[in-house]
Amino acid sequence: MVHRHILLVTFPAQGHINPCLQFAKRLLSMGVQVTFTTSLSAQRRMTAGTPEGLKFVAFSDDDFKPGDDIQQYFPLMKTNCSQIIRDVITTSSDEGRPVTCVVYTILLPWAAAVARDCHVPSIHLWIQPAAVLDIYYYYFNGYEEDIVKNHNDPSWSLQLPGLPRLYSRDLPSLLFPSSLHAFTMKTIKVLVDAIDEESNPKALVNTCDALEPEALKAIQNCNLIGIGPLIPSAFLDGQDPSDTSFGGDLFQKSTECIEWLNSKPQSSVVYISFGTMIVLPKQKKEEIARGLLESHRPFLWVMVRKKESREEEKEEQEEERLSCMEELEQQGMIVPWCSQLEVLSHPSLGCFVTHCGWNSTLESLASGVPVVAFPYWSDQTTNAKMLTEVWKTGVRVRANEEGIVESDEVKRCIEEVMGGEEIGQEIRRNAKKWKELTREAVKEGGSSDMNLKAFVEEIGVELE
Ligand SMILES: O=c1ccn([C@@H]2O[C@H](COP(=O)(O)OP(=O)(O)O[C@H]3O[C@H](CO)[C@@H](O)[C@H](O)[C@H]3O)[C@@H](O)[C@H]2O)c(=O)[nH]1
Repeated sequence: MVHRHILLVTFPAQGHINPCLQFAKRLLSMGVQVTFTTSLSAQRRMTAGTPEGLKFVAFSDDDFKPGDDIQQYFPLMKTNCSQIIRDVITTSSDEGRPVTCVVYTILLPWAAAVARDCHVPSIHLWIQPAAVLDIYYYYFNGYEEDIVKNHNDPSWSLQLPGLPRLYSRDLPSLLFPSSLHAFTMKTIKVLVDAIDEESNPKALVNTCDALEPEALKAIQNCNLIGIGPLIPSAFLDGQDPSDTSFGGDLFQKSTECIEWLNSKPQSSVVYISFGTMIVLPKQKKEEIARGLLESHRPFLWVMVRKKESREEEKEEQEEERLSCMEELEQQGMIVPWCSQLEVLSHPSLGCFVTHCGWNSTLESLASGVPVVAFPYWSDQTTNAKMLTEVWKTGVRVRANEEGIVESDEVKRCIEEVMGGEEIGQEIRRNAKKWKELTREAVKEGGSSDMNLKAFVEEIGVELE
């Protein structure tokens, strides 16, 4: 009998957990046993029912308290998560259901060494576009000095293999020494070193051949395998209509927003979300709010809120209250969290003002929704470049000299995307095209479907 058991190791953030849960569900549907590892704090917060058949084993992060320096999280996670990987491998082997492959995601590159130590093969699941992995690869292979020297010059650009010409504003912000999160580049360096050192390096990527045909081949000798988009089936190929959510929401979602969308005309609503990590300063939110009011269009705005547990947090939130809140609530709806995929596939949706997190980017493409690209940090700047200049499903906001996107600019971009001019029509045509192409990739016989099946074939072992 051929036995397959994947241990999937994930950083505890929503944008990481979602694609990993979807990956796990696909594997389960193919008869693969899957054990899912993320942190205890994340596991406790998962509100919806988690996928059937999936075994969860959490590593403790109880010693990390809200407000602690995030840099302290990484060594703690490495120690506790490594131990869990070893424990799962040992226990599963004792039970006669051995782990046959460890799959690990971004920020956890040491998982490969732990697996190697336990004599189990491993593979990286890259949950951002192939283009971003390429950029990191070339940064550590000859381009670091050039990028660090020139990144403050907006007119400077570089041409990397397989990628469009990139200006400094298109590069992932983690490359710049001024980035608050530049320390995470250490984890990316480990990944890039592994690509350089291994004889036959490969990685699974949450993308598809149609979206990134060149970027998937841009690192010589490294096989990047597109297996995405990792999105619940009901919103993609439709083969499993009961698969309507990722199954691991860390926030309570509003359901009344769907009723509210039902009451709006077709393609009329602007949806705004900045994902789960960005906390926009009040001034930036005020500008967006005024841009929305001036556009006179109905909107649904996700503002992820902190828990109202402590008095000072309540006060903080009062201070954060926008000056035009009453007008906003008359024209649109503000919710703390929603089912984004349900919203994006709703007929009344007209455009998505997005921070261009990779999941939101893929979800916009798979839903055929045009975007106003409003990137903030990390890979989002590169994703915005791809959305607006390669796939051409939207326009990108321009900030003023202080880095603020003014209300007029917000309004201009929304009008360009939703209006009747030729540019808006072309954007909407392109969005439709990518909706078809991304769905094709995961259908039976599509490129991502075939790639995933080939990977599953490789990880089996014969059991008596
Ligand atoms: O109200 C909401 C808002 C978001 N989502 C979901 O939450 C996920 C958000 O993921 P993403 O769009 O990637 O944003 P972040 O949470 O900000 O993701 C982080 O992780 C991503 C993957 O590494 C990176 O691409 C981003 O830059 C990084 O900020 C998506 O699946 C959304 O559908 C909801 O379900 N409801």
